Amino acid sequence: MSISFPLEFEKMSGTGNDFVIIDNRNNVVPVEEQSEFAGKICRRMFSVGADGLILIENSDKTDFGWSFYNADGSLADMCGNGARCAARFAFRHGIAEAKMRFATSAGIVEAEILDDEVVRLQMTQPFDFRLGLSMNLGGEERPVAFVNTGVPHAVIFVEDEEIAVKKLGRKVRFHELFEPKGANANFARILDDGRLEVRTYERGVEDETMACGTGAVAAALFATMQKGMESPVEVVTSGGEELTVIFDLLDGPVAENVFLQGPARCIFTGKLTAEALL
Ligand SMILES: N[C@@H](CCC[C@H](N)C(=O)O)C(=O)O
Repeated sequence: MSISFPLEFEKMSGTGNDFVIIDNRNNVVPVEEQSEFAGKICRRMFSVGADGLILIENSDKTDFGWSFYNADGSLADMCGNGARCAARFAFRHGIAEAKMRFATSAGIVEAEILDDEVVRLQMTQPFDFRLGLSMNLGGEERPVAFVNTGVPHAVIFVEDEEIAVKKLGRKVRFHELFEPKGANANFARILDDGRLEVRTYERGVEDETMACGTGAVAAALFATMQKGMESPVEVVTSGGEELTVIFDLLDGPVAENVFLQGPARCIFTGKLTAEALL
């Protein structure tokens, strides 16, 4: 690898979805090395460890651009929690003002730093709504809904508190219905206090993560369309933190003005050594 060390980075957490963030506007991690670098740096116990790598890039039309890599080194078009972390990083480092626009592979997103660590993100328009799907999960035929909220998401409503997210999630994530790209698998449960619990098995991490922003949005949309909930939907993540999803739902189905709001925290800053990539 041609990367020079030590290399400055930050570790951020968006409601428990954690990321390594690097300012790459000077091309410190060249594009041809990014995927392998992501896979190595995100490896828990052996390196920094994270659900994903975010590289902040230059952009002609917006405040900045980014490249987002999952922990396995695959590129993803969008990441709701990662985008909130990127916005806070950009604000703290003077790359953007409190209200900003940045370019992702899913389209341009807008973000606003509210107070302190809370970031509100305007998502790209959800598309490819698929209702009326079903699949056999654990011997039971269950209804499944699908939507792309920047990345593909399947949503399954459950009533049981204990659900084998890893086992069932894998089945959904690789199900033939979602070939060739697969889908993130979300298990959603309406709680007695009116909030929506969402647990997500993520593509590219290949495990349950502590939160998934685009998954929270997908589940909140279907909770409104199919389960009588209303915007704003308060989502409780696997890690126990809260995300708020705000949107206008129109017939079609079409969702407009979709916002994801919640904390994005800088956990630590550091310098990578070459040994972080072994
Ligand atoms: N955790 C993210 C989603 C990241 C991308 C996903 N793993 C995929 O490849 O589809 C979020 O907060 O939205």
